[in-house]
Amino acid sequence: MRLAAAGEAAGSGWSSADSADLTLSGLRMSALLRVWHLLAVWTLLAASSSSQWNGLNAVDFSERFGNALPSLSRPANASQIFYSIMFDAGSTGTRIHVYTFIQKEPDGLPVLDNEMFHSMKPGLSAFADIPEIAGHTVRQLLRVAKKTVPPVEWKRTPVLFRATAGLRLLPPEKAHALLEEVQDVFDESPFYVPVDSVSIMNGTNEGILAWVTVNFLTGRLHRNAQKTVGILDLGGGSTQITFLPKSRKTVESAPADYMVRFDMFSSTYELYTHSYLGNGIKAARLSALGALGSEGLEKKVFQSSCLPKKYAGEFSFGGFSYHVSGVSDGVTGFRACSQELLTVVKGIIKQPLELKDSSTFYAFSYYFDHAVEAGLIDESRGGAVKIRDFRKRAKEVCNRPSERTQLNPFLCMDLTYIVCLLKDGFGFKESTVLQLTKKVRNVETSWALGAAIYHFQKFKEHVQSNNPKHFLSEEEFVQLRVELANANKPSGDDAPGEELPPGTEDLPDPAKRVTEIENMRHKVIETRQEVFNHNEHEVSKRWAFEEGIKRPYFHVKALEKTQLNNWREYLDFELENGTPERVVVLFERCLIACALYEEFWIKGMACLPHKI
Ligand SMILES: O=c1ccn([C@@H]2O[C@H](COP(=O)(O)OP(=O)(O)O)[C@@H](O)[C@H]2O)c(=O)[nH]1
Repeated sequence: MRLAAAGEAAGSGWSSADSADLTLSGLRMSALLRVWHLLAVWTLLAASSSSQWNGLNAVDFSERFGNALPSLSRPANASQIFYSIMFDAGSTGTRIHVYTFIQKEPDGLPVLDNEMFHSMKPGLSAFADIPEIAGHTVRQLLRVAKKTVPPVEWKRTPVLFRATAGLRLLPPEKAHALLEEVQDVFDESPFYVPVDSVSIMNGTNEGILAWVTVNFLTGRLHRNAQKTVGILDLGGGSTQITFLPKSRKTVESAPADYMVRFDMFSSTYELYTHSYLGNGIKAARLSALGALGSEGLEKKVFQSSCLPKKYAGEFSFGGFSYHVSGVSDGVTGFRACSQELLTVVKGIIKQPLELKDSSTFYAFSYYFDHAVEAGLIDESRGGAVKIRDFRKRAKEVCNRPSERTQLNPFLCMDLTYIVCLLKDGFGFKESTVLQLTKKVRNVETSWALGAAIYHFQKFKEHVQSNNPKHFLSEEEFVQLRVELANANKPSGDDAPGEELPPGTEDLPDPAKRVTEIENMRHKVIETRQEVFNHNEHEVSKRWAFEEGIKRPYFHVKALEKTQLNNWREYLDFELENGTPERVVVLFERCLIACALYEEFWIKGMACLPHKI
């Protein structure tokens, strides 16, 4: 379905399109395993296609993850390990994710074996005037990939780079210089570098794909699922809000470019989504300090009533350093600080009509980090926090400076900004509960997974709109031709040998050529769909067990009886139905959560004597 989508609130000059297709149809799987599966399928698909990915016409999912299609040179039935590398270049840091998957059988359930994650600070925009350093950062991070991916796999492992607000905020020529530097580093790397592998991601896509990630991971995108949840993402440079409005009034009153319609898992969603560039938490600090766009920074000191009266220090963002201080003879505290921060949200952040009702929102990135810092949630577990909890804590921190304030003099300002953004900006009620989370089922909540899911659907469209020669390797093309020719062979007429296709050149008869292309497309999609359906089926059998796991990490506190029962039943199910690999993985997971329960160790030793 064609989407009408928005660009950034301010100047996403790098977005190459402003409408998109995002269609994932007819697929039901559970969240975690779906993730594993989809990421693996992504890599599986990648491993079986060549690098051409033309014909994308859409929202600017022209991030074109579909370009990540290296060619395959392995026997189809061999046990395979695949890798894929994703760079997330944010305004406050650059991160690399290296995913490792195991695909035992071509139609079996692939398993995410490992995610290697590494990050470096500051973000690349800090090197706007020295792009070589940006190249150096990426080169350093690529070392992680080189250590993780065995050399023999390098040339078929795709490497992708997507930048967010940090580069969106730069003048285009500076951002372009950074991208070129990254491209050079990629080109000289031993990995597979698809076309368009380096680009700036459109803010709207960032919001939508993060929404896809969270709803996917929490099992809300399949048919008959519970209602979806909204997402709130607070980066350094930009902030995103995405949710599915329940009321028609919300849709009708929203600015047209804030609404995006798309199909996924046989459902059509009409999402409210927007990315506010310049309203990330670091950019908001600059606005509140009146430092945005200032020149002659070395001679200026920016004051704020959000900072402790006697504080004087420096703050860096986007490659600039700012001298800042408290107002030694002025008013401080929450009320005064709020007045400063309200100017950053009032008249800029729009209020969707229905947020005053009870909608569930997952909040992550700096919402999460600052809630941890303020002592509102535990870092390993996250948790539910009301808007009024943020307000209460912000008041305490601003009005009664403590040790915490000494450690981070900006805590008052940051918490107050969060309160202003949520309450006065988006218009949430004081009683609204946010689910603060960094990972869902051990998978990072960010746009990256949504992008991988999206890729799967785009694969189908790509196959439909391109000649098979452009998405199959020469070897695969010839092999598929032989298969199809043999399947369609008329009995007896042709001389032996003549029915074999001659190779990769086109068939002389145009009618036959068209039929062959259609058959090939059908076959390619069918093969993947079979894998997908099979995995979906396997996953659906396990979904209830996965839902039942409430505490996947170790804790000295006793586990509830229902939790222990769930682990027992899940293990029994997997022992009876699963592959040896799945059994091992499940025991490993179980023994983390149930480390204090000897029955699981004994069971593990009985079932897997040489693994435990
Ligand atoms: O994989 C990731 C990527 C980002 N973040 C968090 O997101 C925030 C910053 O996002 P970013 O620098 O990407 O800001 P943006 O460029 O989106 O404004 C910080 O709290 C990070 O810890 C995270 O938790 N996991």
